[in-house]
Parts: sequence; C-alpha cells; structure tokens
Amino acid sequence: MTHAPVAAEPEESASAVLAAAVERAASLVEALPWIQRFAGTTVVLKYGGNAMVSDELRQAFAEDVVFLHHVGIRPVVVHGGGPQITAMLERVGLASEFRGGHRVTSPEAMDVIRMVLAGQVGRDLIGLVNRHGPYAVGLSGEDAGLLRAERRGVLVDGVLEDIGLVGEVTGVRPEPVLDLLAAGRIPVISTVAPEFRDGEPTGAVLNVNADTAAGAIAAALGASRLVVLTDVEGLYADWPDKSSLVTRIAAPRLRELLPGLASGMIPKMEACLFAVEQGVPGASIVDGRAPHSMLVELLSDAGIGTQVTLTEESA
Ligand SMILES: Nc1ncnc2c1ncn2[C@@H]1O[C@H](COP(=O)(O)OP(=O)(O)O)[C@@H](O)[C@H]1O
Ligand SMILES: CC(=O)N[C@@H](CCC(=O)OP(=O)(O)O)C(=O)O
Repeated sequence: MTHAPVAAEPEESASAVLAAAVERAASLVEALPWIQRFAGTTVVLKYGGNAMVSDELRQAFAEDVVFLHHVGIRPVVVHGGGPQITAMLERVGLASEFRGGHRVTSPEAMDVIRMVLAGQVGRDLIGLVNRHGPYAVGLSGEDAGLLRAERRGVLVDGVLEDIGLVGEVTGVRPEPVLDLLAAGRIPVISTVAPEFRDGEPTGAVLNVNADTAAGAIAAALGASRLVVLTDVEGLYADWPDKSSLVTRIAAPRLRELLPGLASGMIPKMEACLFAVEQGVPGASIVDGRAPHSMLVELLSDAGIGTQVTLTEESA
C-alpha cells in the first residue's frame, strides 16, 4: 500500500531539521583535530584509472583535493590511467598485454602512453580542479628532473623476462613539486620517467607503474600520508573473501602477506610499504568508487579502507 506524502507536524519537522543540522555540524567538528594534525603537511593522493569511472566521481575527487588545499593541507596528486591507456591503444590498433602486473611496452605503445597520461588523464584532472580556482599545474616525471627510472624486467616462473620500455623509479628530485607547493599550487603528476643507465640519461622515456611512483614521491616529499584510491574497499587478507577486509596493518605483517596477493594489489601494497618504511607515518588504500572517500579517510575518526603503518602502535 502506498501513502500520499503527509506534511509533518510543524514541531516534528523543526526538530528533524535541527537534528540533521546538528549531525552535519558534528562531522565538521570531528574533522577539526585531523585538519589541525595535517595542516601544513603534504599528502600524496594516488588516483587510479579504475577509480575514475564517472564524471561525478572525478568531480568529487577534485572537490576533495581543493578542500584539503583550502584547509591548509598540501595535496599532491599522482594519477594512473591504465584503462584509459588500454582504450586508446585499442583505438590505434595496438593490443595490451600485461606480465606480472606491468604493461608490456613497445616504443609505439610508449608514445600513446605518454600522450594519454600527460595529455588526457592528467589534463582532465587539472581542468576539474581548476574549475574551483587557479590551483592545479601538471607535471610529468620528465619535468625538471622529477623522476629517474631504470628499465626493469619481470620474473615469470623464476625467469627474468624483458617487457620493453617499463621502468622502476630509482630517484626522485622533489624540488619541482616543492616549488609549486610553495607557490600555493596543486601539483598533478603523470608518471612517465626518463630512462637512466649507469647514471646517465639514455634519451628514452619509460612507463612506470603509478602506484610505485606515488610511494617513491610520498617518501621523497616527507609526506604525512599516502592515500591510494582504487576500485576495491581496501586490502583483503583472503581475496576475494569479502569478510577478510583489513582495516589496519603493520609493515611486518604486510610483508608476510605480499607474496600471496594477486597482481593489481601488489604494486599498491608495495608502494604503501615503501612509503611507511621510508618515514611516511601512514599509507591507506581507499575505495575511489565511494564519493569523498579520501576526505573520510583523512579527516574523520573512523577512516575507511586499509591503513598501513610501520608498527602496530604507530599512526
Ligand atoms: N588481496 C586483494 N585485496 C583487494 N583487491 C585485490 C586483492 N588482490 C587482487 N585485488 C584486485 O586488485 C584490483 C586493484 O588493482 P588495479 O586494478 O590495478 O587498480 P588501479 O587501476 O586503481 O591501480 C582490485 O580491483 C582487485 O580486483
Ligand atoms: C608499467 C605499467 O603497467 N604502467 C601502467 C601506468 C598507468 C597506471 O599505473 O595506471 P593505474 O594506476 O590506473 O593502474 C600502465 O601502462 O597501465
């Protein structure tokens, strides 16, 4: 049976409005100690391609970034774009192949990857942030020596395989990011990186996993937090058993779990581990499909997702 809406008694509706207002105010007040804690510090936000699934979510991400900026926190965005790269490679007739979680990268594919990350995914995010004001500036790992990378292969059944122009970050020069932060800007970083061999640049550009790059950047910046936004609620100790979501984990236990993880989670958890072992006090995996999950993680008592710390006691 359906009922036609009945106007609430004036007294009842006034108290409902008041209760809702008090609840909203409570969320704001709850954020205060967290804002005080993180104000003046740098937080690195890794935005994965699988979390950028709708305009609404991308806009919510941009709002959160601008919110952090306006409460005195220094956000640095490191973005991925795996699915967007795959879609563009398909459009130009190039197939995608992954080995050990890394894209096999030919010189032709590398041209497309560089264009998609720096020219499309990064530009779109910069545009969304800058709807709120002149804040975001794009950087790639190639700019002002930000990243250095060396070619890496992958171990398949114990044998090291060549996967083309894929790199691992071997150095971060944080100055270009610090310059932008000092100028009150929000850096948005695409993770392609110049290749170095025996300490010298080769002139080639390498495709670098965005999680790994974000971990290295967070460590080099002395960030107070690394937050990785992805398309899953967090780390599951026993994937895909949904009852095994881990809310908090210390580095030694994570090290034990790493060899048993499936491919997408490995670079994320390695990046969190690297960051906390290099002095970042906390690194989190959150579900980027839930709007504003990053704000909830950073600025509320309960948090959301999985938080990695160096020890059981540290935060
Ligand atoms: N133990 C695990 N816990 C959570 N997710 C896992 C786990 N093992 C594998 N995954 C997979 O990893 C995926 C996230 O990695 P990926 O697809 O590379 O995301 P992104 O594009 O955000 O970098 C999840 O959607 C999930 O399917
Ligand atoms: C070497 C390697 O695999 N690089 C990734 C770079 C993009 C990325 O990491 O994007 P997500 O964060 O969205 O996964 C790729 O080509 O897909």
